[in-house]
Parts: sequence; C-alpha cells; structure tokens
Amino acid sequence: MGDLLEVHGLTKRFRGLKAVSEVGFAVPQGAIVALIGPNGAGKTTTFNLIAGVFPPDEGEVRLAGRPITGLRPNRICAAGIGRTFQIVRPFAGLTVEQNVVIGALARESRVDAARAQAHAVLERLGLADQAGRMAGSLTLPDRKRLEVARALATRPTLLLLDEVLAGLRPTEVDRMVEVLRDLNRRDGLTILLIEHVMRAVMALSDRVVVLDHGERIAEGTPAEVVADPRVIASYLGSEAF
Ligand SMILES: Nc1ncnc2c1ncn2[C@@H]1O[C@H](COP(=O)(O)OP(=O)(O)OP(=O)(O)O)[C@@H](O)[C@H]1O
Repeated sequence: MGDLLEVHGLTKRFRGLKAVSEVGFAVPQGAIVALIGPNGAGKTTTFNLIAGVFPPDEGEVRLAGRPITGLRPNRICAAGIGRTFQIVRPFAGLTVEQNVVIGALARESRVDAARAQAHAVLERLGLADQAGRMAGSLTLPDRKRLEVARALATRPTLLLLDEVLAGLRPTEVDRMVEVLRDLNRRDGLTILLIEHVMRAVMALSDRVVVLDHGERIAEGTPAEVVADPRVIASYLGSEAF
C-alpha cells in the first residue's frame, strides 16, 4: 500500500533556532509509526507543522498524495488528520460526552449524528460508563483516553498522538497499547505517535523515526533503531527502558 502521509524537507525556525531541519519521512497507509527523540528534538513542532498550527518555513506535507502544507488546522482536520495534545486540555466544566460531541462536530454538522458518533467512540474506548461525568473530575488515564476519544470523534484517517502514554502506570500503558493496536488492526486507522515509553514504541510500531536537534538521525524498524549507535548515544542511553 502507498503512503498516507508524506513529509518532505520540513524546516521550522523560531527566532533563528532551527526547531525542525529538513525532516522527511513517510507513514504508510495502515501503519503505526513512532516519532522519538530527546526533549527539544522537534517532535511536537513536527506535529504542529503537520496539523497546521503554523506553516513550515520550507518543505511539504502530503496526505494521500494531496498537498496540505500550511492549511489551517480546521482544514487539516477536515482532510482527515486528528490529533491529541501533549498537555491534556479537555473542557473541564463539560461532561465527557459533551467533550467528545464537540470533537465530532468538527466533521459532522448534525448534532444527533455527532452524538451518535460520540457514543460509538466512547464505547470503543471503554469510556461509555463515564459519559455523564465532568471531564475535570477524571483520573489521568481516563483523561488520556478522553483526549484520544476527542481526536477519534473527528473521524480521522490519520491519528497523531502526542505522548498519550506519559504518566500512566504500566498496566494502564498496556491497556492503552491494546486500544491503539485494536484501532489500527480492526479499523485500519493509520497512526503517527510521539512517545517516550519505549516499551510501547517497541510493541506498537511498524517503523520508528528518530529526531535529534531538529534533524532526522535514524529511521527503521524498532529493532533496527534501538541497535543504532547514534540513537543510543543521543537518546536511548539516557532513557530508562
Ligand atoms: N512556539 C515556539 N516558539 C519558540 N520556540 C519553540 C516553540 N515551539 C518549540 N520551540 C523550540 O523548538 C525546539 C523543539 O521543541 P519541540 O517541542 O518540538 O521538541 P520535542 O521533541 O517535542 O520535545 P519534548 O519531548 O520535550 O516535548 C525546542 O528548542 C523548543 O524550545
């Protein structure tokens, strides 16, 4: 199968600092690809460039062969890219269900259809029994699942996940890994994830792209990447995994 997402020569500078420098990689249709690297490597900036938070200084992003570079976030969402944020920010004063309905309304103008879509997603993520709770009262693992639910409710073909496993206990990590694997295998959802939890990266990813100081320093299967001396020196050597 072809590539769903293609990133070519992406560059972004912040006041002279090259946060992302000529980064290129592809996410094949139906694959799970991980973006890893030390703090400040440019991972979230790369997500922001893909999701249209700001345009790149140079480079191109294509979704299913169509250029989407520099489009606004709502257009990128409509094109089929859903994302979560590193800092989980649900509308705390709204219920879990209302939060997910808002996600669904990004792609669906009828409220009843958005509500049905929200229910399906909550069911899928095991959050249906929490639908009436205030989002602000959820535990961290449930807030993380709500964040995934909000992104999924936009009916993406490509899901961008920014550290959805951070702060979870090992059993909670395993549960989320199962949810993501199921979304990928059963629904054919293509996933690009930023993750520091290497156990999950190894378990989930078909391919891994490694960034350091804004540059792509390695790419390969999980086994290839963890054996790469450059990756060990810049990142894995300092990670407990
Ligand atoms: N909006 C911004 N304005 C100025 N500098 C920024 C901005 N966003 C990111 N940076 C800088 O760009 C570099 C890359 O940051 P980025 O957040 O993309 O890294 P990261 O790999 O996601 O790191 P982490 O694992 O800590 O989330 C850092 O030096 C950061 O300080």
